[in-house]
Amino acid sequence: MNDNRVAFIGAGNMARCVIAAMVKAGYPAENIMAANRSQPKLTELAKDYGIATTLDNAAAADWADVIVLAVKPQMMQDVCSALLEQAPQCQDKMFVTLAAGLPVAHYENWLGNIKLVRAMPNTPSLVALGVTGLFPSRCSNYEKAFVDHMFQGTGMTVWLNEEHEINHIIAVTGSSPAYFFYFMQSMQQKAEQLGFSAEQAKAMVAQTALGAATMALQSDLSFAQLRAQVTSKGGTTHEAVSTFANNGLEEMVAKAMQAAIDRAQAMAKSI
Ligand SMILES: NC(=O)C1=CN([C@@H]2O[C@H](COP(=O)(O)OP(=O)(O)OC[C@H]3O[C@@H](n4cnc5c(N)ncnc54)[C@H](O)[C@@H]3O)[C@@H](O)[C@H]2O)C=CC1
Ligand SMILES: O=C(O)[C@@H]1CCC=N1
Repeated sequence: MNDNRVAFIGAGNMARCVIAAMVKAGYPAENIMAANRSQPKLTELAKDYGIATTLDNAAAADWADVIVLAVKPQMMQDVCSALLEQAPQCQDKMFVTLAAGLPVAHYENWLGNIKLVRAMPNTPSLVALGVTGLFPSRCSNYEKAFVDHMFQGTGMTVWLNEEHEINHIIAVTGSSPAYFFYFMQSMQQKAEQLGFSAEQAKAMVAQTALGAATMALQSDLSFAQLRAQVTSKGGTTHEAVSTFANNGLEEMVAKAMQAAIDRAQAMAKSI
């Protein structure tokens, strides 16, 4: 499977995370290419992962067996239209798109009835602890197996049966690293107000988050049960957690996740 040539169109944050995951998992760097409209990110990728790079999207598409569309959703139509014009044979190749919010029907309007997987990875893929949601359209079992193989190094893959579930994955895993970073940022701010240095505060908060996540992954206990283990009756944790609860944490989280889903649905209509 490592024989397929994979070209990334767009070499930003997410392309970098997936390329890193692929190379670290043993995918040959000589079979990966990244195209971008400007040079600096390409230079970094070539230096860090030994992959080929180009400023020419059509040349990358011509070279590839599998084309990964990794530009922002707002750029996608222009990028697809230019590919069809400058590399028309790309229509017969396998496509993977990382973009949020754009349904398969949009790509079919822009590129024809292509073989496509909508993939929704997240940035912890960079350290092989990501989650990638995958939804296939017009793909053979081999093509699905290849895409699964491609994303294995990102961490966990989750295949979806219904396209709308991609928007749910965005809320649960695609966007959610930012929720945890925001929570940790808030904790760091308070720790600094308490007198810890920025460096110490960041390290302590991140280590605690890592420890809590590792415990949850290794335990059969629910999140609520693990929380109860920390919470002594009449103690400090109870006061802190009650403060979150009394200020509507659960409702706020549900609202925020729904807002991510609503935005993905609105993007489909606006592009
Ligand atoms: N950042 C994240 O956590 C996630 C992002 N995504 C999706 O991944 C896609 C990329 O997002 P990011 O990497 O965060 O954005 P980004 O802005 O970091 O990367 C996009 C790259 O595309 C390049 N680009 C723009 N127009 C181009 C063109 N015409 N030809 C070639 N390259 C072009 C830009 O120079 C930039 O390097 C988006 O569609 C987003 O919805 C999906 C999951 C998670
Ligand atoms: O914020 C966004 O739209 C992208 C999709 C999921 C994470 N980042």
